[in-house]
Amino acid sequence: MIKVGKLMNKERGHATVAFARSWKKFPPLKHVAIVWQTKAMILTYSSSFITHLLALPPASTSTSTGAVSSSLLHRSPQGSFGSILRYKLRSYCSAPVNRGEFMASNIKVVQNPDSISYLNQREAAEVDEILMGPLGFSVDQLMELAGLSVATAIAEVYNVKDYNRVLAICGPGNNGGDGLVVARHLYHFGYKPFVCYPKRTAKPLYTGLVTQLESLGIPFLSVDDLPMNLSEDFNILVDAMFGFSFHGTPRPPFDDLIKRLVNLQSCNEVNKKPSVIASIDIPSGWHVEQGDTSGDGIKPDMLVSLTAPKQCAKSFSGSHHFLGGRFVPRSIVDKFKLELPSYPGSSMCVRIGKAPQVDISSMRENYISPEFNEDEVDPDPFIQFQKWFDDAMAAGLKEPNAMALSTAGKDGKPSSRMVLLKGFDKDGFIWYTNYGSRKAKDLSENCYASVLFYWDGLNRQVRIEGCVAKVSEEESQHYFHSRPTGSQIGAIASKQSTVIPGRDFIHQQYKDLEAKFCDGASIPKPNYWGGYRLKPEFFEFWQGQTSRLHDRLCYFPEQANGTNIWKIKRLAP
Ligand SMILES: NC(=O)C1=CN([C@@H]2O[C@H](COP(=O)(O)OP(=O)(O)OC[C@H]3O[C@@H](n4cnc5c(N)ncnc54)[C@H](OP(=O)(O)O)[C@@H]3O)[C@@H](O)[C@H]2O)[C@@H](O)CC1
Ligand SMILES: [K+]
Repeated sequence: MIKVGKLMNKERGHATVAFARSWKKFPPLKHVAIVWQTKAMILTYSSSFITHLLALPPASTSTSTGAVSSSLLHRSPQGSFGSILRYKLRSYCSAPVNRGEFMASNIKVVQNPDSISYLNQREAAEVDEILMGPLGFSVDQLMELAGLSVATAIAEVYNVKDYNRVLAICGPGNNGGDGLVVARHLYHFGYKPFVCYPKRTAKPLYTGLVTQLESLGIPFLSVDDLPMNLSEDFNILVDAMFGFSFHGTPRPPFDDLIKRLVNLQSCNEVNKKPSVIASIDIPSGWHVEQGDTSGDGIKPDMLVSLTAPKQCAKSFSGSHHFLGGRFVPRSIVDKFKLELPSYPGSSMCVRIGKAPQVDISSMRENYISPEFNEDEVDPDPFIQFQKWFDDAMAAGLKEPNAMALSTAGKDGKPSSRMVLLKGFDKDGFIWYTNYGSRKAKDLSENCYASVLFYWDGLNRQVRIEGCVAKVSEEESQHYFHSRPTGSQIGAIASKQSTVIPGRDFIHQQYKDLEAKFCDGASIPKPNYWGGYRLKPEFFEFWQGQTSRLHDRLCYFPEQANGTNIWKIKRLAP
C-alpha cells in the first residue's frame, strides 16, 4: 500500500495510479455517458443525476422521482439519450438489486444542521484521496463540479443585477482553483468577475484555468490594484484562498487580504454597503476543525461546503450555508457514515438549514428579455404558441406543458388548478381529467375557461381564453390507454374532488385495483374520465421586461371580408 496522503500535493497523478492498484475495497465504477445539450449546467450534471436515478429504489417511481424521470424522457431532444435512460431504467426496475439500503440513507432529507455530518481535516483529505484514487475521478473534474456548484449557489442567493461585480480571491491550492472555476461560471451567468490570484501555481490545470479566464477578458488584479475597502468596488467577494489543507496562520499576502475581508465587514456596518463574502469550503484563515478561534477572522455571509461540511462549519453564523459537489458516491457515504441533505431535482447545490426570513413585499424580479415586437410574431397565434412552446422545451424548462386552468360555475366563483396540456391544434387545447371533478362541474354550467402557461426561465407567459367542450369518446379512449398502467388505475381509484376518509383509503383502493388488473389485461376507461378541448377566442403572449414595461401582444378574432382573422394588438403592461 502506498501512502498517498504524502504524495497528494506534488505527485497526485502517480499516486492516484498506484493507489488505485493497491486499493481493494473499491471496485471500478461503471459510468453512464450522457449527451444532452440544453444548458451547460444540466450537461455537466447529467451523469451524476443518472447515476443517482439508477440507484433509486423501485418504490420511488410512484413519487416525485417518477415525475422527474418521465419528464426527462419526454424532454430529451436526442432520442439516444431517452433510449439509454429507458433501457437503464427498465433493466434497473427488473433487476433484483439490493440498492434500497444505500439509497434509503442517501435520499433521506437531512435539513437539520445538527444531524448533518461534519468532517475533520484528516477525513476531508482522505475523501479527496479516495475520490481521486480508487474511485477514478480527476482533480480538474471535481474542481469543475465543485466550482459550478459554488457558482450556482451564489447565483441562487445573489442576483446578477444587484450583485454584479465579483472579486474571486484565489489561493495557491485547489481551493484557489475552485475560485477560478467559479469566476468563469459566474461570467457565463452574466456577472462581471475579477480575479486576484497572487500565488500562481505552474501546473497545467491552473495555467489552463487562467487562460480560460483571460480569453473571456476577465481582469486579473494584483493585491496592490485592490482598494483597501473592497466593498467600494465589488458586490460579491469570493473567498477561495484556503480550503481543508490550511494550517497555522496565514502567510503574506493572504494575511493582508484576509484583513481586508475582516475590515470590510466593519466598513459595511458603517456604510451599509451590500458587499457580501462567499467562502468556498472553509472561511479562509479559520481552523479547519475549530473554526474562528481568535474571533477576529472573516465572517462570511455565505459558505458553500464541498462534498461534506468540515467541522469548522458548525460555527458558521452567516445567512446562507450551502452544500455543493454533488458527486459523492455510495462508497464514500458508507465509509464515512455521512448524513447529508438531499439535493433537490437536478440542482448542483442544496441549502443547509432554513432560508432566512424575507420581506415578501420586497421580492421582485427585474426581467431582462429580448424585445418582443409586432413584426416578429406570427399572424397565426397557434403557430406563435408552437414557437414559444418549442423555446420552452429547448430551454429545458420543467413541465412546459403545465398550465393553470381557471373555471367558474353558475355561481360565478372562479377556481384555478394546474393541469397538463396533452395536445393542441387548430381546434383547440386539450387536457384530460375526471368528469366528476369540480372543474368538470364548473364547465358543465359555464363553458368559458382560461389557461395560463408560465415559463419562468424565459420570462414568458401565455393566456388563452375560450369555450370548452368534451373531446370525443374515441380520443379519450385512445389517450387513456396510452397512459402508464399506474395512471390508468389511479384514474379509476380516485373519485376526484370527493371527500375521502384519509390517505390510506385511496392507497387501499389503488392496491385493490392493482390486484384486480394484475393479469395484464386491458384496463377499461371509466366513463367518468375523459378530455376537454378549449377553443381559443383570445390569446395573450407576455414577455417580462425591465421596470415593469412588459411586452403584451394579444390576438383578438375579427371578421374581414367574410373570413375570420386574428387581429394583433399591443396592451399596456
Ligand atoms: N474532494 C474534495 O473534497 C474536493 C476539494 N476541492 C477543493 O480543494 C480544497 C483543498 O485543496 P488543497 O488540498 O489543495 O488545499 P487548500 O486548502 O486549497 O490550500 C493548500 C495550499 O495553501 C497553502 N497553505 C496552507 N496553509 C497556509 C498558510 N497558513 N499560509 C499560506 N499558505 C498556506 C499550502 O501551502 P503549503 O503549506 O503546503 O506550503 C498549499 O499551497 C478543498 O477545500 C476544496 O476547496 C475541490 O476542488 C474538488 C473536490
Ligand atoms: K475558502
